[in-house]
Amino acid sequence: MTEKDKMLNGENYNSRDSELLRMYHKARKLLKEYNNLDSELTKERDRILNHLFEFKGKGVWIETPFFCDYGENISIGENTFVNTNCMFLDNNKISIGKNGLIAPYVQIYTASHPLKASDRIIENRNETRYLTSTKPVTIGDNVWIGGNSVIFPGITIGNNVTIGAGSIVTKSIPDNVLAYGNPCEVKKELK
Ligand SMILES: CC(=O)SCCNC(=O)CCNC(=O)[C@H](O)C(C)(C)COP(=O)(O)OP(=O)(O)OC[C@H]1O[C@@H](n2cnc3c(N)ncnc32)[C@H](O)[C@@H]1OP(=O)(O)O
Repeated sequence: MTEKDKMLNGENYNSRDSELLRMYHKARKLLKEYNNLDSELTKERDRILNHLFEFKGKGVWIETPFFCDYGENISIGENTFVNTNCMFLDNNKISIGKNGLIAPYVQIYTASHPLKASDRIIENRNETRYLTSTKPVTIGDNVWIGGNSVIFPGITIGNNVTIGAGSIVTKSIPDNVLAYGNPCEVKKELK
């Protein structure tokens, strides 16, 4: 099993593996190009995002600067808008549905590390490295995520959800609700 397979399977893996580093550098090049493009160059922006992401629906707009680890684990449904300075750490799949609104500085994390330093840090004669494991993040259709929110590994957010600004989403959120806070909790149903 490759380190990439382990990464996508949620097992501990070495993020400095050569295949993963190649993916990382490819994404860095595409992001550098994307983040420096003039906003009216829409065809060029689409070309880069189609190359970067696993899937991008029609009408997706990603403000710059945008940051991600690999890009190839990200799917974004049609008409979803991602505002400036978002960070999607796609060490596992990040799937966002259609008609989403993602406010500035939203961070979506799929990666985590062992809690105990002695489990986290692997030292040998040649190098010191860290163990990482991942879980996917799934966000439904018609979801608005307020600015500065952080979505944790393994979270599912349902359809037609609003997440208030500054939320730390540590547990999954069902369909049709308003939720906010640290930790993020359901405040009311939106029927
Ligand atoms: C795609 C884009 O770029 S969007 C642009 C970026 N904009 C944003 O990120 C704004 C996000 N909006 C919010 O967070 C809003 O507060 C919402 C949508 C969650 C709620 O709005 P409203 O329903 O109008 O809530 P309202 O202002 O009446 O507040 C109700 C209560 O919840 C509290 N509250 C509201 N939002 C939050 C929040 N994000 N975190 C903590 N508490 C909150 C209020 O302080 C208030 O408390 P009180 O009853 O003790 O006085």
